[in-house]
Amino acid sequence: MAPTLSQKYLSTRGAEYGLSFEDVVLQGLAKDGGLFIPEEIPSLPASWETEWADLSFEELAFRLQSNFISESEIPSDDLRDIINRSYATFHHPQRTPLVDLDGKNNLHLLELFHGQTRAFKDVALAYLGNLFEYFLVRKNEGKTGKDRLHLTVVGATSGDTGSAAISGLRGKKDCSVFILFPEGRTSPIQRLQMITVCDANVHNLAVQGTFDNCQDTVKALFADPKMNAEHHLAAVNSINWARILAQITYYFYAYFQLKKSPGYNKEKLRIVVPSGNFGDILAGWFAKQMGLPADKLVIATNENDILDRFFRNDGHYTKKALGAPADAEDVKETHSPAMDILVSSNFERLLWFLAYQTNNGSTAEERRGHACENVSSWLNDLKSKGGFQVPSAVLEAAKAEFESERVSNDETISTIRETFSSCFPTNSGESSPKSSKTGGYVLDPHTAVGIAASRRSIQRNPGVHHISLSTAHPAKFADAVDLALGGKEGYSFSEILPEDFIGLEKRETRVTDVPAGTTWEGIRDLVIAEVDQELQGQR
Ligand SMILES: Cc1ncc(COP(=O)(O)O)c(C=O)c1O
Ligand SMILES: N[C@@H](CCOP(=O)(O)O)C(=O)O
Repeated sequence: MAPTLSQKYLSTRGAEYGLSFEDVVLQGLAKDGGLFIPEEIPSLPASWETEWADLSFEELAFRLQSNFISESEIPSDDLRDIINRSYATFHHPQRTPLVDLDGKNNLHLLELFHGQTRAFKDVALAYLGNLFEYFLVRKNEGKTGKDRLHLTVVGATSGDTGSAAISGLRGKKDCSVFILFPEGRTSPIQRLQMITVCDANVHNLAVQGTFDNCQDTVKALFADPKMNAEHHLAAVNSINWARILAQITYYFYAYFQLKKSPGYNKEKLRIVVPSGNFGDILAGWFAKQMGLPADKLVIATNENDILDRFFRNDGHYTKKALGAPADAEDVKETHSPAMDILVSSNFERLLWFLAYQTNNGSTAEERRGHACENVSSWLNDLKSKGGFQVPSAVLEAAKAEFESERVSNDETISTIRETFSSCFPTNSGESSPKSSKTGGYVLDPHTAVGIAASRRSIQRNPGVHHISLSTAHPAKFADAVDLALGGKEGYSFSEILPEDFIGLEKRETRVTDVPAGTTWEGIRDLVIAEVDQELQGQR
């Protein structure tokens, strides 16, 4: 009997349809260059607010994911086991605790940095590593040698995805992982977190260029049918649907924590998300579509502000700011380097749904077809002309759900400073980055972008609860934090340094320097050569 699928998945550009969860997790990117999306966004059982209120993070993840993964694809006990193992290594019993930052129940910080590599990426990548392993074990049962499926996982990172993916996949059987990072554009600790992992299946490639160059190379590799067929590429970036799915959990978990907090007043809720590739906030949008009662999602960008410009420029999505000189620098280096991204991959998924919701068409299938056509033509224009304009209905639909804020480099630093001097949360745990002398809270620069945006939003909406996502531990970004807090009464960097970061610089490292000017084909050949070498070492 054919398995019943609780969800079918399709490509945003229309060439692939009817795929299972396993298909889309293993394939990563659609063959037409589109991103996989579920055909339907499930709504939750009517009693979810009461029935789920006291669930553990893991059980909540299970309930949510069961709407997207059928029992016939992953039996419940197995899915629970995958989820439980993924979060067992977290450094906080609540996994993603909510901290009352301003003591007034107005500004809450959702600490997402208690995973293995101290960034929000661990929530999804610890899980994705275990999912890959689960599918591989099942597919390879009873097979030997060349009959076994071997995945070549390729990912691009501006610093955090890389180490979280490596942590999730190191030492896993039948799977090699290649991480492309822009040399000199990650923080020193982020770089060390990646290159000090010397497991045979981990390959770090230091690229001369930007994160976008790395992301383009990854997409080019996926677009190469021969490479795909022979080396079975898989994705760890948020182009992989499982990344988005896993992140939905903490939006609901945060809401339940907020409801239990002393000053909760049923006023509206806004969620503020420091954004780059748009994966994290897209998970929030899915949560909202499923029924999370959030009033608005606020996109917080740094000076790489393509998303903010989309809202300010009436639905123009352009790589360069309007009126910028042709030779204007593409991506700016900021104090929040993990968000130094020119083009936000996941925006494509949102645009698809907005086009689908606003398109005319007598049947869902017809509207789906139109949405795929729209998205394909917009993304073609982005490639060939550097941008595109969406119709006003799509823009209005986006504005109904989102607001955006752009935060400058200076404001990022001043926000870290002000927060340290004025925020002394009392409900934060042992592992929160605080001064033992003053109790002042230390923000990482990405989180600071979110807090600066939250403060503006609070001014416009006083009394509305704000949950601001804290996406990384400040110790990952020593330079920015020291710049903001160096010399401040009660501040000591060593005090906030997690134990696992101590002595990283003394460890053995392994990294391949990719010479400047290497094309994506050059990187492809390098990947093939390193996989061959790795597999020979196993024989
Ligand atoms: C610390 C940190 N904050 C925020 C972001 C932005 O998240 P997203 O790319 O999902 O928008 C990233 C990178 O993705 C990050 O590493
Ligand atoms: N900020 C990211 C960039 C990659 O984004 P992803 O969420 O699509 O993996 C990073 O730290 O690498």
